[in-house]
Amino acid sequence: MSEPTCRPIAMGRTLELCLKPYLERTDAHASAARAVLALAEAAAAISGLVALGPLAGALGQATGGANADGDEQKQLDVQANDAVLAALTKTSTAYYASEEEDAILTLDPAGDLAVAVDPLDGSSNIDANVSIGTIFSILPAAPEGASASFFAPGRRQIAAGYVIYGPHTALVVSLGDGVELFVLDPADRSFKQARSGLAIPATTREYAINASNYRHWTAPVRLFIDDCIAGADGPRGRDFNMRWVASLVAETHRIFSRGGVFLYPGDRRPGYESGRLRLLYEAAPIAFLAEQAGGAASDGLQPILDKVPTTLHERTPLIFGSSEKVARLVSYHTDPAFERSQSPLFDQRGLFRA
Ligand SMILES: O=P(O)(O)OC[C@H]1O[C@](O)(COP(=O)(O)O)[C@@H](O)[C@@H]1O
Ligand SMILES: [Mg+2]
Ligand SMILES: [Mg+2]
Repeated sequence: MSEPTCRPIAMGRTLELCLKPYLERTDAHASAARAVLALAEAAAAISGLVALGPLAGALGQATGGANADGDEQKQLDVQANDAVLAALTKTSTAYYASEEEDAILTLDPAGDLAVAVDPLDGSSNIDANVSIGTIFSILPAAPEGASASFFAPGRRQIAAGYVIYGPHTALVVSLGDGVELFVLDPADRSFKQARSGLAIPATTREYAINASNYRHWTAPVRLFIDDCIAGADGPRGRDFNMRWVASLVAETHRIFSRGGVFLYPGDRRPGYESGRLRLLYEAAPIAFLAEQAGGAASDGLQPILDKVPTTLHERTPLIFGSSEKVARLVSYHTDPAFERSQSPLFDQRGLFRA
């Protein structure tokens, strides 16, 4: 597998220094850069809690409440949301949308940004000491108000990123000119640049999906995974590897490190017709980063960044990563010839073979 290509960088420059060209602008990019700094500050605080684990309290314990999507809220979900909200209050964020808030909050009515956040991604992994994260999407505040700001195509994002709380804490961010990687230096709790111009290799032999849902999948997804599992003995004629962490940030970080394709498709379980991931604060920011890194993101039929949410916590099927694999999966979903592959002459399909 080829190494991601990176532009040479001056190692260790602080996040603030790297954002300077944006901070000096006079448009919404300057506000977005300030919001990224604020989010990084919140992330450093969350990282401190995560590092303490059980010493910081029962972080993975249910609060007894549920978020608007019906997920049980964990202590850390709530604490992370509080930290992010407090940090954004000091920026020119007009509107705040969060997985952990039922409705949009208005912070600074004169602000020029709308920020959507998954404060704690991968909540089921909190107690397991497995990587978890924070995902954010920064949009311009629309003159029409809060709903119009968020119910817009993901392509309108000014910036997007995520923080992964893993063996080290890393921030991966884009303000629309490539993807940068920063690592939290525990010595001074500041994020320092580690890589620039992250690129997702165009092809891969690694896929990520929760295979326990196999029986619920639709035919195109089954076909793709069947072919991967058949490996060298199947129509693809080569072996594939599988990973599933159950933290979107961790899968994303791996894909940025060495390529891969991630799938959380819609399936036949009640409530999972559009999968599990939320368009506004999970799929859209990850899609923005993926495209910025030369990868792709689709719901199987259309690019994620072309989709317009109509509700705050709307779900979407998500396929993203190496562009060739995403294109292949889209063709499985959209090519009429696929229908033929459902016939008893199934093994004669040649169209989808590598
Ligand atoms: O448990 P499942 O169905 O495999 O779902 C795992 C997915 O759910 C998520 O945990 C959803 O995010 P939250 O933890 O923010 O609700 C993703 O990070 C992950 O990809
Ligand atoms: Mg999440
Ligand atoms: Mg979450």
